[in-house]
Amino acid sequence: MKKTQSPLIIRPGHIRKLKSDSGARTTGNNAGTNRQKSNSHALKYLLTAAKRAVDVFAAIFFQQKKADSKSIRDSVPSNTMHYQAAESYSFNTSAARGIRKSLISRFSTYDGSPEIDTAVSQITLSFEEIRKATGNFSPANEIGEGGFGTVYKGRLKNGTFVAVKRAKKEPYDQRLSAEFKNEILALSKIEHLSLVRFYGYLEHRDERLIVVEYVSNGTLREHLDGTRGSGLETGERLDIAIDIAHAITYLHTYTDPPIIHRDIKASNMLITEKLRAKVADFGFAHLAAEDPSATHISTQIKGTAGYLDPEYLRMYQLTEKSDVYSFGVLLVEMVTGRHPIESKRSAVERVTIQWALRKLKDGEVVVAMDPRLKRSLASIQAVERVLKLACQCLSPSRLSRPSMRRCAEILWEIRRVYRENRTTSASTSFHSANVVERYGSSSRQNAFGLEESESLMFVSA
Ligand SMILES: Nc1ncnc2c1ncn2[C@@H]1O[C@H](COP(=O)(O)OP(=O)(O)OP(=O)(O)O)[C@@H](O)[C@H]1O
Repeated sequence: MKKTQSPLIIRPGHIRKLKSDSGARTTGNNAGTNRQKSNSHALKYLLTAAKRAVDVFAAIFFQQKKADSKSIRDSVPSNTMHYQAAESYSFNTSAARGIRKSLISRFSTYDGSPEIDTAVSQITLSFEEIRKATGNFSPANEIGEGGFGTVYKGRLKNGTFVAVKRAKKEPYDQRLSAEFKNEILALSKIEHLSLVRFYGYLEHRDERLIVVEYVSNGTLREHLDGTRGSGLETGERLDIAIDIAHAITYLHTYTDPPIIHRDIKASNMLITEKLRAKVADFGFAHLAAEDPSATHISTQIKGTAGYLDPEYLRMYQLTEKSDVYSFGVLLVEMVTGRHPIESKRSAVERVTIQWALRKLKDGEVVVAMDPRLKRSLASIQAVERVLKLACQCLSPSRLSRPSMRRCAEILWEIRRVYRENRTTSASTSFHSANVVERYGSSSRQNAFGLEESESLMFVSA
């Protein structure tokens, strides 16, 4: 007969019930001692229960942290914030403590405090429920495949769409297990509108699942490749770059301890229906050293070819500036539309950052610009300024690279000027269009890839 699973319900109510049950058994003169004994038994029980929760049973936590006043998130509307209003507790543990310990500290938060009833947002899911939500991990619900495993779209009983990352079943694969725990630990600490929200995790026998917010509009890479959407305009790309810069600033500055993402790349940037970005995939996230005076962490090389900080590659020393370097690569990718490594191109164009920055130096930004981008004075100037910022981020020495916060500030400024210039261009375009009418079709392109009308605008501006 098939054994039914009995998921451990990790709820404050459960903990309280266990304690009062044991207390009820004590009577008479020995009540105090017995109560102490019972309490110690209850505590032992709790610790065992917590241990089991991590190691054996399927338990999904839906957690929602209180709004963080330090959050620097932009006022971008989110499409999946169903649990935002509910109150709950955060893990709030240090990197040095393991997941198990963080779970125990989560329990102890409730120990004896009467206000635990307010923790209403915590929902427990069993493996069975996740199985149902994904249609038994049906291939029809597969939305992607990554180094960690397969990603499924799922719909919970309450209607919420989630992305379920199911680890490859490779027994005794320490690397994957470490990656899984790493991701959980990192995810449990974060809350930002531009970071994919962590809903919970499950570890049961050889199954390891991570449940996160489902982001419905594909990856940034897909949009740049034109396999999704109808092409991102300059303004939309600037919004996305700012979202990403905010999210990474949050990881570097406002989490405790700071988190270095280590895998900033276009395919890890998920896009919402409103064409805003959410940073995903914390499998490689490395929690920065707790010692605030430490300047770097010595670590194994991880990340994706084409985005890797050369200083990190050379010295094995990881700092927040490694993310800044990858962000520089990403900025170049966003304005050129090209992949970091274009293996089919000629040698001079193969490494996109080198090619694009050479174009910037030679005053040929317009040639480096993604052919899908509309050419105008405003967009060319914006792309030029983004490439200049990328150049700083890509500085060989990490000391010369700006912080992510500074990158965000520079991008805000670029976007502000772009919006202003765009308005000015719009008001002068009528004049330019009239001029073009006298000289021929406005769809002809000149040597710089500019439409004639736009080059006239460019010259006149
Ligand atoms: N939260 C999500 N919402 C919607 N789709 C997602 C989500 N997370 C991942 N995906 C989809 O699944 C794909 C695989 O994601 P995953 O994070 O596992 O791997 P990856 O980042 O593409 O690759 P790697 O793990 O090798 O870095 C993504 O490219 C994306 O299309």
